Amino acid sequence: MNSTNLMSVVVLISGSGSNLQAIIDGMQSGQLPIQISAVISNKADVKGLERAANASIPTHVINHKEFSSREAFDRELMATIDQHKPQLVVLAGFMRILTEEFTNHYLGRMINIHPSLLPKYQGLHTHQRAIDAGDSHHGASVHFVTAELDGGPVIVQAKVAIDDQETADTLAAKVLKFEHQIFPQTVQWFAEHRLTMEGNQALLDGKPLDKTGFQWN
Ligand SMILES: Nc1nc2c(c(=O)[nH]1)N[C@@H](CN(C=O)c1ccc(C(=O)N[C@@H](CCC(=O)O)C(=O)O)cc1)CN2
Ligand SMILES: NCC(=O)N[C@@H]1O[C@H](COP(=O)([O-])[O-])[C@@H](O)[C@H]1O
Repeated sequence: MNSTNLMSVVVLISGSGSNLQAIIDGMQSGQLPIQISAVISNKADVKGLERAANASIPTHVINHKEFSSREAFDRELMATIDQHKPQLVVLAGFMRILTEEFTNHYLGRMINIHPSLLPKYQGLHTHQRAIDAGDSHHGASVHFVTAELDGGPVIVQAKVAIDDQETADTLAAKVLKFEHQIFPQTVQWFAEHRLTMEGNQALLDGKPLDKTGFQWN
């Protein structure tokens, strides 16, 4: 915590940064007792970097293509993150699979937002996969990050109906609106010391959340 008792947060992005913006808005409104110490992107010239700059948040670009291995990229990323001494690392549309060394280093203090009702549809292209499967519902999950891709303990989920004429784009837009609610809420719970991870279990106020987490209606 810094002198004004705000939780230091570092946010990792790869693109638009609308989830980053939702967290920035919560910080600026006073709803979230946090200070975003840095935003780090693996891609240059993305809108998320503009959003950070507009909020006077320091930014870094660490291009994964400039490293000889995933491990080398992750080590540079860790060194940059740790300069800011965050209590929480937030993956907000960060599109790189992280090594076990990296995820272990931040275990219990790194969260990700994933556009599916985990454990369904880990990985990419989740909206189209849900439509192709004929699912009646889809949604988003916030989870602690572990070495298992999108397999960490789920904290909170939001569910949306899949309509008859749904496309991946329309479904993504519906889900994104709920992402912008459940992600800041998760950050707030963590900043208020209400959210913890024990073993492979997320706890809210000391009570274990079930495998689908807190259901956001
Ligand atoms: N070890 C972990 N790493 C990451 C996790 C995690 O839970 N454990 N969450 C992801 C976020 N994510 C989905 O929510 C995700 C991100 C990226 C990929 C992926 O396949 N990336 C490819 C490149 C894809 C691209 O550049 O478009 C890759 O890294 O080779 C899958 C899921 C963040 N990391
Ligand atoms: N596998 C990770 C993944 O697909 N994450 C998804 O990327 C989008 C980022 O949007 P944003 O940059 O506007 O926050 C969000 O929908 C998030 O769930």
